[in-house]
Amino acid sequence: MRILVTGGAGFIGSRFVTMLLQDRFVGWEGADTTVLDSLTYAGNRANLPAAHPRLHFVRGDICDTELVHDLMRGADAVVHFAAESHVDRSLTGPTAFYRTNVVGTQSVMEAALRARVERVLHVSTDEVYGSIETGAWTEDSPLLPNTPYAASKAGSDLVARSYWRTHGLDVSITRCSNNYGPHQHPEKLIPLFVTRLLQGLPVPLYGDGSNTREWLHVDDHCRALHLALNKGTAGEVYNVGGGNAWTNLDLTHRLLELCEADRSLVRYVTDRKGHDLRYALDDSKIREELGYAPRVPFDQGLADTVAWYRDHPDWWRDAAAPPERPDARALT
Ligand SMILES: NC(=O)c1ccc[n+]([C@@H]2O[C@H](COP(=O)([O-])OP(=O)(O)OC[C@H]3O[C@@H](n4cnc5c(N)ncnc54)[C@H](O)[C@@H]3O)[C@@H](O)[C@H]2O)c1
Ligand SMILES: Cc1cn([C@H]2C[C@H](O)[C@@H](COP(=O)(O)OP(=O)(O)O[C@H]3O[C@H](CO)[C@@H](O)[C@H](O)[C@H]3O)O2)c(=O)[nH]c1=O
Repeated sequence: MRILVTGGAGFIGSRFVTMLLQDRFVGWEGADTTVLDSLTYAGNRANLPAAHPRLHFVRGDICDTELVHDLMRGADAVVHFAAESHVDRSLTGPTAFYRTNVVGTQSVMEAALRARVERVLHVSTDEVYGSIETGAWTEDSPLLPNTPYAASKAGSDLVARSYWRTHGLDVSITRCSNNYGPHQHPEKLIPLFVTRLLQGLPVPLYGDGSNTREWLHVDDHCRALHLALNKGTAGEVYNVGGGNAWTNLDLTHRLLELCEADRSLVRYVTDRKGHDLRYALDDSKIREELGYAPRVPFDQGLADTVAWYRDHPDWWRDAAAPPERPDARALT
C-alpha cells in the first residue's frame, strides 16, 4: 500500500502520518507514505520522524501538477491536507488562500485523475457552512462561507466534487470542527493562549468572547479520516464534530486554570472581521454509516495538550508570529 499525503508537515497532516507510521490504522499496516509539503511558515519538517524506512518527504508545491502527478504514480490513496489554514491571515492576505486552497486542490484532483489513483480524501472544514445560531449543520446544509479562508475551502470542496461528478474520480470530502492537540501552530486560539499564558503574557480575546467552537482532538480527527478513506463512498461528504462546544470565554477560563494563570491576563480586543458566532456539526452520518466515535475526553485531551506545550518550548518559541494586529501588538 502506498499513500500520498499533501500538507503532511502541518499540524493535522503530521499527526496523521505519525499514526500511519505507528501502524495505528487497521488495514494500512506497513504502508509506504510520501509527504508532499512546501513548508510554508505553518509547515515544520520536525513534526515528522527525521528518518523512517516507510516515509519519503518531498518539498514541493501542490500547484505544480506535474510534480504531484509524478508522486501519485503507483499510489493507492491520496489524503489532501495542504492548505492555508488561518482565518486571520486570510483577512489580510487572501491571495495565497485562493491559490493554494482552490487552484492547488484542482491541481491535486487533476493529478489524481491522470494517475488513476483509486481513492482520494479531501480534508475540509465546517467553516464552509458559515455560522449557525441554533441547531447543527448536516452534510446537506448550504455552503455559506463568510471569510476568505472559508470561501476558498468551499471552492475547494466544489472542485473536488466536480472531479467526482464529471470524471468519476473516487473522492470523498470530510468537514470537521476545530482541532486541538500537540504541534498546532501558535497562531490558533489554544496554542496561542497556552504559550502566552505559560510565559505570563496577556491573551487577546476577540469581541466579547461569546463565539462558540466545537473542539475535536486531532487523534480522533485522524481516526475519522482513516475511516472515511477506507469505508466512505465517492462523492459523499462526512461531517466530523467534536461534540465539545465551548464559548471562547469559557475555554479561556479553562486554559487559565490549566496554565495556573490569573484572569487579569485576559484582554478583550477588537473583534475579528466577519467573526462567525457559532459552529455546530451534526456528525450522525459518519457515526452511523462508518462507525466513527471520538475517544479522547476533552478534559484529558486539553490537559495533555497544555502539558505538551509546557514540555516543548523549543518547538514553539521560534514559530512565526501571528499577523500583526495593532491591538494585539499593544498587549506585549
Ligand atoms: N486545524 C483545524 O482546526 C482544521 C479544522 C478543519 C479543517 N482543517 C483543514 O485541515 C487541513 C490541515 O489543517 P492544519 O491545521 O493541519 O493546517 P496547517 O496550516 O497546520 O498545515 C498546512 C500544511 O500545508 C502546507 N502547505 C501550504 N500550502 C502548500 C502548498 N501550496 N503546497 C504544499 N504544501 C502546502 C504547509 O506547509 C503546512 O505544512 C487544512 O486543509 C484545513 O483547512 C483544519
Ligand atoms: C487567534 C485568536 C482566536 N480567537 C477566537 C476566534 C475564534 O472564535 C476562536 C478560534 O479561533 P482560531 O483558533 O483562529 O480558529 P477558527 O477561526 O475557528 O478556525 C479553525 O477551525 C476551523 C474549523 O472550524 C479550521 O477550518 C481552521 O483551519 C482553524 O484555524 O477563537 C480569539 O478570540 N483570539 C485570538 O487571538
